[in-house]
Amino acid sequence: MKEQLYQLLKEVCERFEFAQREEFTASWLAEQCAMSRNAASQYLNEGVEKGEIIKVNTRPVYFFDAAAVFAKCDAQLDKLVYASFKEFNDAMMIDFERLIGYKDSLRHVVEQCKAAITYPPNGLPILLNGPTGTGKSMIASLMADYAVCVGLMKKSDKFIAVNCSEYANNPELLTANLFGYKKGAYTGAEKDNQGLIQLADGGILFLDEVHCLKAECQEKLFQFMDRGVYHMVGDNENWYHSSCRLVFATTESPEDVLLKTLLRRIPIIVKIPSLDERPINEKKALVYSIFKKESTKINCEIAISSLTYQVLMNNSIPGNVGGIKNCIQAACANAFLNHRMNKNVLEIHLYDLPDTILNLLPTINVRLIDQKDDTMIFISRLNEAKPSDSKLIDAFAKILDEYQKYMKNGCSFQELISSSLDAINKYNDYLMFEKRLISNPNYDFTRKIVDKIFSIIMNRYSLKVSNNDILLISRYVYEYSQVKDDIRTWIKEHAPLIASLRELVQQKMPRESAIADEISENIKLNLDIEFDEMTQFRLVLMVRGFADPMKESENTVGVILCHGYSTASSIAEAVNKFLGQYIFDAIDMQLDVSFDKITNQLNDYLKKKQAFEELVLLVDMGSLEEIYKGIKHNTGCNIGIINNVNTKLALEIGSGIMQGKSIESLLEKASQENISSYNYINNRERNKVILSVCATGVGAAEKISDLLATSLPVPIDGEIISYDYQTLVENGLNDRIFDRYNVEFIIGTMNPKVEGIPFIGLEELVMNDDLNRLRELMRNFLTEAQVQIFAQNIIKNFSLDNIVNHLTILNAQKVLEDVQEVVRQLERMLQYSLPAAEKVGLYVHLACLIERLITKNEVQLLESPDEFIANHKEFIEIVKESFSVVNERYSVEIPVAEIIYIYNYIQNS
Ligand SMILES: Nc1ncnc2c1ncn2[C@@H]1O[C@H](COP(=O)(O)OP(=O)(O)OP(=O)(O)O)[C@@H](O)[C@H]1O
Repeated sequence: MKEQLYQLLKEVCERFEFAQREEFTASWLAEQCAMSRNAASQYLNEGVEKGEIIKVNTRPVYFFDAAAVFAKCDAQLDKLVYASFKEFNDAMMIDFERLIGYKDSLRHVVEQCKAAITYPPNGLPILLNGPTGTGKSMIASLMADYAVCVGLMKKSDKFIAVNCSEYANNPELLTANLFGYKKGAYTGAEKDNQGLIQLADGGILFLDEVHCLKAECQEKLFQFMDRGVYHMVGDNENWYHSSCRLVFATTESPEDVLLKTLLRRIPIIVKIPSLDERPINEKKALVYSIFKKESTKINCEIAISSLTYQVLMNNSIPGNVGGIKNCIQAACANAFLNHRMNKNVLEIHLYDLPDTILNLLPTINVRLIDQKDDTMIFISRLNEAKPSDSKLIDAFAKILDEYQKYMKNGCSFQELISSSLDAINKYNDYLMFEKRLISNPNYDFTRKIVDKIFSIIMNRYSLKVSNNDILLISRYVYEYSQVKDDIRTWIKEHAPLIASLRELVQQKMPRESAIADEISENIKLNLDIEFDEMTQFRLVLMVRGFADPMKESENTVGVILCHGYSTASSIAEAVNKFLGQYIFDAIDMQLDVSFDKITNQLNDYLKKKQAFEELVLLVDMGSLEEIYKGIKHNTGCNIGIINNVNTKLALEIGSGIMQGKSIESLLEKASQENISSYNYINNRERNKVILSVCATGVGAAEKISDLLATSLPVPIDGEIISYDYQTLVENGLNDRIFDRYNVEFIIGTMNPKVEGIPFIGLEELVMNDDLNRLRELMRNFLTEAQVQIFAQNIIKNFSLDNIVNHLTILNAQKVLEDVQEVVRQLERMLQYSLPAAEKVGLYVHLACLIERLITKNEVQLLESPDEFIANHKEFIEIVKESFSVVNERYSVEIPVAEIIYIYNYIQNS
């Protein structure tokens, strides 16, 4: 009786969705099995206790067969009794939640998939790209579940997966299967046959291993992607329509294996990380989940030897998630077949692993193996919370130890600083080299904000911070946000000691402490992370590193040269102190010194310097011409000399140097305002460069540089340099970059308007609508044919997400959503659908536009807009209405000049 009841429950579970249906109640089941409701209820509850049946404790109570639930929704539930259906549904994880890592390493992947599937009216084509076994097929099928869940697809709409590699030798068959064929289309085609594109109408067609798709088939696919219609094989007259969404996948690098024409039509390309690139906790969760499923399948506990577990965790198992899953399933099957069961626990040992893995062992250097300690671990233990990261606490503890030593006069302040730096550097090494880099939008966002904060603050104090530093700090901030609670507890325990260390540091390094405070205030403001006092100390040490004399890191050497035993030194000291930075060295000369001796002294000094590009010499008197001639170190470096130096003049020049101004223009201005004359000798050969800029920071500018560099078809005779936008705006042509290089043109998201230097906007480049202009700008680097390839490569390499993510200080995801909303509205109101590639161009343009409007940098009109306003009233209204979401959110209004731009863009598309 009991068995019959269980069997029936299993069958109904396999037949129906798990909803509130009477088939799942004790009364219905009892009636079918001709038993009393009480008995059925008792048996069902026994099943719950044995872990075989799930119970939803509502009125009436519902029961489900646990194995059927696991099989059907590929989920694993941590408990079997639920208070409500909502709780049960949440636990079943209906769509992307089933992906382990969906909140972490796959968070961005999931967001991209959701965006692609929801994009109206029929989603955007999307390409999933990642090594074998990383979950591409699973993600594609979850996209379908998600679409059903949010009401974009009906339950009856199909998800159809086609593996193109299976048709590698018969491309015609794939074409016929995809598009359908008419009777007689080829030998054997005995009747009309609908294609998979038709069958997937309203649903999703998933083309796996799409790189195996032959060119003929791709042609037909383009037609379909562009217009939503296609011809069946054997019928070139009638058009057929399908509104299926397209999802592609490939394990290969898309740029290398897919036709560019296909890539152009896929606006969203998603990179799926390999298992080795994901955080170790995710691997742990995956291993646990796979074992848990096996345990449910065989209905018994599983215990795994610690050695086997180490092998699984510490080695790179080929085939990523799929590979590790196969490996675990094979190990369970081996153990099961060999009846390795101990008190209803299936024991897995190293020798149960498949040979393919065991064969790898000697070559893959298994660490952590202690044969004697091969204890068995119950798999439920694998799910336990991880211990917090204590490495940072170790570093802080080391610093406090040193501080205690300092207090007891056991070491000097300098020694305290240097051992603190050692401890911090050790932690930095751990962060950068040992801890896996988790690339996810949270981290990317943190990095963007940190970049911005440091750009502003470092600019203000004229400190130099390298990209590596930014990367390190971003990692630190990100990791810190994960462990801050543990740190706080530790800090509390050591509060008095830490407070006195802070006092000491503030007293000894007031400037660095103030800058560090400013950094942490901004981090708090923008990232909502409050640093503790030890981290504050860490920042002070870091700022101290940035404050190294500029002359060492910069390419300009400043020297003050005066008669008198300390005239030069006094001026230099006063100016350096005043500017808060070491700008000038001083050479003091005896009053009656000969000219030769002066130049000898100067040359001796220059000999000791590292390579530099520019020398600024401030002298009290003497012939500029003769001093220049006396300098031996003059090959390849520009030399500026000005006389009649005094503190005011040195201060003017020093602060100009700090602001990155051109030395020649500085000297010219100073000579006009003082009774000085100057000489500037240009010895350096100036290389040609392209400058990339972005108002939101150098990080975004570097993304643009990367895009250009990777798109160049041949190496060019010149450099692409990422440069600070604000400095360019402030200095214009007087910026030092123009002394050092021949700047051919500037590319960026906003025009810094440097007189005489052409500018091209990023969106113009990506939209690629004016090849002539690009040709003109690149004329000194590329031939006409090469420019064409360059332009195509830019489109190919451009990733919307990547760039927009660096564009604005605003939340890029939000900006993208708003931009999509604007375009959606525009298309709806204009009753016009933009082609996919053009749409991407418009997205970038609008993202840049929002940034422009916020920073009040809108485009200027060359002609009066009156005629346009008179002739396009309706269009202007439509654009304004489409922009209402942007107007509200960012409190900006779209000006006519921008509307004209959008008009022309849509006209051209
Ligand atoms: N993040 C994940 N969470 C849970 N299971 C996963 C995850 N990623 C992959 N899997 C599981 O790993 C196995 C392999 O995944 P899948 O077949 O989707 O990979 P794939 O990238 O399509 O592989 P291939 O390129 O070889 O076709 C599947 O059983 C899938 O359910």
